[in-house]
Amino acid sequence: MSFFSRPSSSAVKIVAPSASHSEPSSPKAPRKDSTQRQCRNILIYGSCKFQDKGCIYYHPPRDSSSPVPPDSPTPSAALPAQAVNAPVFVPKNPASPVPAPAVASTSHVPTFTPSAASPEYHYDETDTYDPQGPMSDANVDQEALDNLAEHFQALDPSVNMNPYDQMGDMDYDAAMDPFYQSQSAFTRQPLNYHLYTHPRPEALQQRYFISDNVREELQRRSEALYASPAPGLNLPEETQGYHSLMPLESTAGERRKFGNWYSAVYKAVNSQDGVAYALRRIENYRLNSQAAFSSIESWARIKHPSLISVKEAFTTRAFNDNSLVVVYDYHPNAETMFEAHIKAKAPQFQNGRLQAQSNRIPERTLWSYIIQIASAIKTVHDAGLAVRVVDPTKVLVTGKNRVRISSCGIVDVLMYEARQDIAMLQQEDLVMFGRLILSLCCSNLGAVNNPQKSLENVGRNYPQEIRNIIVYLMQKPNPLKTIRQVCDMTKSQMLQELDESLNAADRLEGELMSELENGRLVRLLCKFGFIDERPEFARDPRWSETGDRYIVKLFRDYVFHQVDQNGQPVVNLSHVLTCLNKLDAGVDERIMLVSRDEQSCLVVSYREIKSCMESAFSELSGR
Ligand SMILES: Nc1ncnc2c1ncn2[C@@H]1O[C@H](COP(=O)(O)OP(=O)(O)OP(=O)(O)O)[C@@H](O)[C@H]1O
Repeated sequence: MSFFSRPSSSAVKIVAPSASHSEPSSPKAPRKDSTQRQCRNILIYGSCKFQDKGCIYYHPPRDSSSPVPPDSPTPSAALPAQAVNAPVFVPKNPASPVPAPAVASTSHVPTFTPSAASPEYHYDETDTYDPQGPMSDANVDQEALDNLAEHFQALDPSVNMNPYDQMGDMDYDAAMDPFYQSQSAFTRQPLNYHLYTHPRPEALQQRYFISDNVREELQRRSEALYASPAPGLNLPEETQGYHSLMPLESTAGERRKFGNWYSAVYKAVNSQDGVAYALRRIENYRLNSQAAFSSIESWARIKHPSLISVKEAFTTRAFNDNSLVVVYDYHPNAETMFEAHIKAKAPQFQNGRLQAQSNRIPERTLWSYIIQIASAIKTVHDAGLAVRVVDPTKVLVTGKNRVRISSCGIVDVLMYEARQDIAMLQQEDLVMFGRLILSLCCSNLGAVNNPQKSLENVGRNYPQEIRNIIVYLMQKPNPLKTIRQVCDMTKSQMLQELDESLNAADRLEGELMSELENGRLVRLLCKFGFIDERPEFARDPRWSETGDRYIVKLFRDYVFHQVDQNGQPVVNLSHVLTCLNKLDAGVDERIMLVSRDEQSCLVVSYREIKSCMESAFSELSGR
């Protein structure tokens, strides 16, 4: 049977789900008299608004303290699997106090009602599975079947055979039996926010996921984040609560000094918060005064998007020497500006020829770098500190056009005893900043050794404003030379920078939109995986082809294992996402689930399936 086609017969056989491992069928249980059964509206809401309008269930006297009739089983909020067969009383016409004849004569047949009725659709634990229950063949007379079949044909929202149906697009009133259209109480509900994804045409289905280049970039970062160190590095297992140390640079070969010291950078995981950090270690450093760490506290308070945040500093002997370690935020896959823009790149094949790679930075990128670094320096100077290292090897490129100054605070500790004037140090920052821009413009660290020639070079490739900024920054220190002035000199570019960063944020939001569904849908899929067809419970009649699990299994087939009219598998992601969204939202829309042997079918709402899934999952996790 194709799920996409309507039932070929107007009469749909409704039988209990076949249970491959079920026990031999028990003798027929006596039918329950619906008039003796407790009205669930009383149980849930304390009253039934249809009590005087023809509701056929038991209503205790209004002043009765106990709403449960003496012969009623104890009610409970739990939803048993067989509850999907439980009848609901909803008057077909509120104007008429007498139930419609079909309902009156077949009180055990559930009425297929629009979702407005479903808030009052409820179950109690006492609903035991009854093979002769209200949905069984024996209890369903022909009139009821005809009635049911009419509903299948008329109620598209209730029996959704079409995966392209969307909640937002459904015209309930038009699709429903005209009988319901007169019900003024039936109001259209706003779209449930859980259903925000509308199915897309198949050709655009990849838009459910972020674009490949963003994914690739994030994937590489994640890989770097979780990379583990090669064995035999002879690094400490742990130091001051940081473990899994992994060097971020090669320590073999010739090493440059950080001032007078050798340094090394490691990625390490903090055992308290499980987050990876970058540890910069200064080798063979002897701390003379604890007060040297005072500036680290000031640095830890400064937060700026273009500064790598400082977390803490400590000394350790874990590396078999006296080491100073300053801990920074870790930015996976970061490159130094030197590596990204100055270091000569290997030639690449282009148009069949090996060609040298240009390191020239586009003007727009350069402006972006200047604005970001100027803004970071301004924040530091405003806090009464100096950066002290504005160098192509200490400014990191952490993403597309994103730069951050690293190694903040470390020189303050190392040079604590020198106690230099902060205004002087800030002037030095500006000179270092000028040199950095000059090196970037010329793609050459040595450019600062011949500023005159290098500036001519800058004038040829970049606008006069950039040249002016470099000249201003590199001139002799004077009290009027401030980072604020530099910011003023960049203001013609600030608006464009702002626009571009807003565009970038919008683009990323757009990417996020396409991933929005995935987190919760993965959780749902995990639950399916946990529940369906557990081999260890295969012989447990409560955990096999019956009850809640059976419904979950049939739903899984409905979502994933549909076939078209020719028996070919239907692989339709839109259908899957729509169904899972509706399941997650627990909407009242009903669908027909058909057993694999096509001998049984159940009409259940997403709300009921959700409830079955929740109870099966909580039972499983509570075992
Ligand atoms: N906070 C950080 N997050 C991620 N990676 C970092 C961080 N700090 C430094 N790195 C990386 O560690 C590596 C080494 O950094 P370092 O500052 O020592 O650069 P370097 O070019 O080796 O400079 P030097 O020659 O002065 O040692 C660089 O590749 C850099 O990208």
